Amino acid sequence: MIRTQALTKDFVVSRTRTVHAVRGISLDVEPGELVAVLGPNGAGKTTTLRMLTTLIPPTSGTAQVAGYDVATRPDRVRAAIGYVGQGGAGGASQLVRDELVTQGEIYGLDRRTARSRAAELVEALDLTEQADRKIESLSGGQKRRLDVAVGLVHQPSLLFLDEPSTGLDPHNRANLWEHILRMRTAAAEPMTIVLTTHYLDEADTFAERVIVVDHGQVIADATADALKAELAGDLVTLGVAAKHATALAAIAERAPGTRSVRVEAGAAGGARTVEIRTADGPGATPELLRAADAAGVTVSRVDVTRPTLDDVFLNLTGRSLRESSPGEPGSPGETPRVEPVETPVSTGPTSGRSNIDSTDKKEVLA
Ligand SMILES: Nc1ncnc2c1ncn2[C@@H]1O[C@H](COP(=O)(O)OP(=O)(O)OP(=O)(O)O)[C@@H](O)[C@H]1O
Repeated sequence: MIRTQALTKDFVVSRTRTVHAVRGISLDVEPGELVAVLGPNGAGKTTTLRMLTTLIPPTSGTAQVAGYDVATRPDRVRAAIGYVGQGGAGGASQLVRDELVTQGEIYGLDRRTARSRAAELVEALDLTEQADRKIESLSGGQKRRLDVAVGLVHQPSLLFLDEPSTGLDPHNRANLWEHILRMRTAAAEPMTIVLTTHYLDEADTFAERVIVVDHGQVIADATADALKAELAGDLVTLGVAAKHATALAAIAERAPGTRSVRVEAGAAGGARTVEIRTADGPGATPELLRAADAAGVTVSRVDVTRPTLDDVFLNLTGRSLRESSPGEPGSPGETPRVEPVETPVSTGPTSGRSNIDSTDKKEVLA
């Protein structure tokens, strides 16, 4: 469904400054996959999505989306995909239902079909009560559901979602996901979904595959479970008296599956904790305790935690993704954000609400 080869994007900001936003991304996404692209602020996620949705041209490399080259057949790509950008439906005085009908017509549906599709989407995305209200009166969660409805108006086989749930409270996030997942399987062939998110739990729970991007490059690409098992491992924390910490650390070093061992000061004076990264925490712990017992080492506390995707990122980069969550600028992964210097390529059917304003609509409809 998506195949990119060494895709790059440079933004020339001034005569002396070029931002290398994407530095050679090659990836394949198969039909029906639900893929999350994770990375800190400024990693190049949105820029990649904007290239794949034909909103900006790549600097070099190639990308095939839904069977068409983004550079040579952007019209075909746009007809096949849905795109829900970050901007959202802010301030529009259009009624919800009218907006869906207009978007349907932009995609070439006749008025009657556009109306019936709008009615379907209003119901499917739980917007019945809001259908005849102005968009500007909707709550954040309702607006995001409308954004998704707009992205789906022409029944695309591939949907791009750029940070769909950013800014929503946990209840609204869960609700939006419920709708996305329902819409995904509503079609005869499961829709392919590629999304960017800052929410690690979201990527972990819903995505079948996680692509980790940093500094414009893919640094890991696998299922969340595989990433966690291969790149982080479980954390076994054992409490022990200070005099036994070295002996326990040595036992842990020798245990099968151990990847690293660290001795830290414990909560109580004189106590230590031995932190063991291991492939299989629950499996390794009984043997560790037996070996400790046999060596006369008393373990006072045992804790086993499964890794998170943040542990994966930390392992890969030495930085935490959590430090660069939305609303926390100045994170280690952030590169200076500058005003856009490039106008998106010409308009045409694309369902990104944030990328198609009323002027664009008129041009498309004309
Ligand atoms: N139009 C532009 N002109 C100049 N630089 C840009 C432009 N768009 C993006 N950049 C820069 O390219 C880099 C990648 O930005 P991008 O928006 O793709 O990151 P991101 O991973 O989506 O970040 P976030 O999670 O904050 O949305 C950043 O340094 C950004 O400032």
